[in-house]
Amino acid sequence: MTQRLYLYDTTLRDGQQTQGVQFSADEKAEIAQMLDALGVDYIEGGWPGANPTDSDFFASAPATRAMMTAFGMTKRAGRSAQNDDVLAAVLDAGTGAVCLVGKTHPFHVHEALGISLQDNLENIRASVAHVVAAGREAIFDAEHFFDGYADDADYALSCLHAALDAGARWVVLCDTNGGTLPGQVGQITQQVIAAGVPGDRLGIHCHDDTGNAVACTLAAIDARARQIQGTLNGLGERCGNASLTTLIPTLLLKQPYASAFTTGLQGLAGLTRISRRLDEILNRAPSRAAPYAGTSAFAHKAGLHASAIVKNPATYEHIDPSLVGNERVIPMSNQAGQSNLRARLAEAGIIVSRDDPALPRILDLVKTREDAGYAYDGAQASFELLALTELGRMQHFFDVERYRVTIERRKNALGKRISVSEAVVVVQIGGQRMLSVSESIGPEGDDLGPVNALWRALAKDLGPYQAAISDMHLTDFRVRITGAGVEATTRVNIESADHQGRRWSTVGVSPNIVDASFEALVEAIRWKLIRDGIGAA
Ligand SMILES: CC(=O)SCCNC(=O)CCNC(=O)[C@H](O)C(C)(C)COP(=O)(O)OP(=O)(O)OC[C@H]1O[C@@H](n2cnc3c(N)ncnc32)[C@H](O)[C@@H]1OP(=O)(O)O
Ligand SMILES: CC(=O)C(=O)O
Repeated sequence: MTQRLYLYDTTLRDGQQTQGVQFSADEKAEIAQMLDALGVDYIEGGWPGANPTDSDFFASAPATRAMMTAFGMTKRAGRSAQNDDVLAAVLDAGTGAVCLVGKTHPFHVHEALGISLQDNLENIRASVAHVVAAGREAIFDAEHFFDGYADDADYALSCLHAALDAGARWVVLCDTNGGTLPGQVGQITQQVIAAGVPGDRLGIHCHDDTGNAVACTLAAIDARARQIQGTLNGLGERCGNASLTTLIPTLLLKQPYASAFTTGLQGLAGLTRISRRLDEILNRAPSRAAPYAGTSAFAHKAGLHASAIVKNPATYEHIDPSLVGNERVIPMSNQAGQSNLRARLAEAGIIVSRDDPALPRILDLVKTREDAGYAYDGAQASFELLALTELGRMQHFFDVERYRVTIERRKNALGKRISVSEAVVVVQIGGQRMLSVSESIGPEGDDLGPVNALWRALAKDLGPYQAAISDMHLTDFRVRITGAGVEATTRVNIESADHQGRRWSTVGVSPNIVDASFEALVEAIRWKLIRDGIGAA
């Protein structure tokens, strides 16, 4: 018989405790809607009263099928639950569920709260009873539970019972410091159930400080915990929480979980999009190696892998990438063989017969250029240009006669120190010479740097090609120094996008960072002209 697992998302609360993460109320609302579409059961929206953003979010939280949950802490000692202002703000958010964190480890009761063990038990009991009396579903996050259990199992268990006896729907075992390993989590969860806490009222909340948060969560499920807490992309305090982006497909697609449990989850095929949208909101590059949703999760770089993949994808893929909305990538690199090459060319719509003599030349060229610092596995557009050139199919759009960039640091009229980058680019198009000059100044009057100035100068007047590149913009810029000492060189990757929703990556290499950037910029424009089917002037 299948059992119900409940998914509890804390991206908007613990996820917001990630260093460098600061959601706006509107962003929280968008993320809540994405989570709702995914079908989680609970959305922990934040801590109302702790900061204006969280209060604003709850004041106009979107209507969700998932249970909207406000987070807070148990009341402080020396006052009643009714008179605790922090608890009052949490209840005032009016959510259907309230999750309160409380201490369960004597060390923390003494050190952090400075109260007696008995007073802490009473704080848990009274706070949960207050939530229940207000007609809300009460959830108790048992902070430091695993460390507390190791230190004083009876006391840690008495905290859980205090919450359950006061009417908590769930008690959640938290590995707050993230140091517990999966075997211990499984064992302790079993012991908690044997001590009379029903598995269907037991949740798990793991942190990733040993890289085991997902494994610990699965161990708790194996031991019969039924509420799973985690965050999208594993956001969270310090090293993060158990990643729901990993757990959700594991629970839905892998055995024994897929057969043993039902969940409210739906829309698994939207998982990769949701994961990447979250990164976009956070202005972070998506983690390439993230399980299921990472850009490399189904990338087959090695020649042997690619050769088998084109025969049957199951040879090197644990699931079909489309199940999670991801896609297979067969990149070109110095690890590639003919199979990678043919697959990449076919994907780019470049039809080449198997015995075309250009194929080994392209492969050699990729390997030689990678030895010189290029990297084509993250720069598919540059790879396509290289292949078209070797195949004799590259169009000649324009020549860059010269360019110049200057950076001036000066004081403005108000005496404020500013820098201004200026670029001059001279190109030859169909026998015509065109000169463009551009400064790089952002909306606030700030300098956007020499590469931006170069891009603006290039994109300012490309004559017959101007219309084709007008919807193009740069979305990412990454610099790596490869080699060391006198051998050091700079690799620049540029990601571009257009209004047709296309994104493409190009690479440039030079000992000079501006030169490397310029090469990647020019390649980005050439790829766009080819993809738009623009003929050479
Ligand atoms: C394990 C977790 O991740 S739990 C989530 C933690 N999240 C956050 O802390 C983010 C939001 N927090 C905040 O904005 C603030 O800490 C607030 C508004 C909640 C409290 O702010 P302040 O009143 O200034 O207190 P401050 O943050 O300095 O200290 C926390 C206080 O809560 C007490 N406290 C901590 N946990 C609990 C608890 N479970 N029950 C009762 N009191 C608690 C501490 O002992 C401390 O009390 P003290 O001021 O008497 O020493
Ligand atoms: C509640 C929580 O976030 C923790 O104990 O880690």
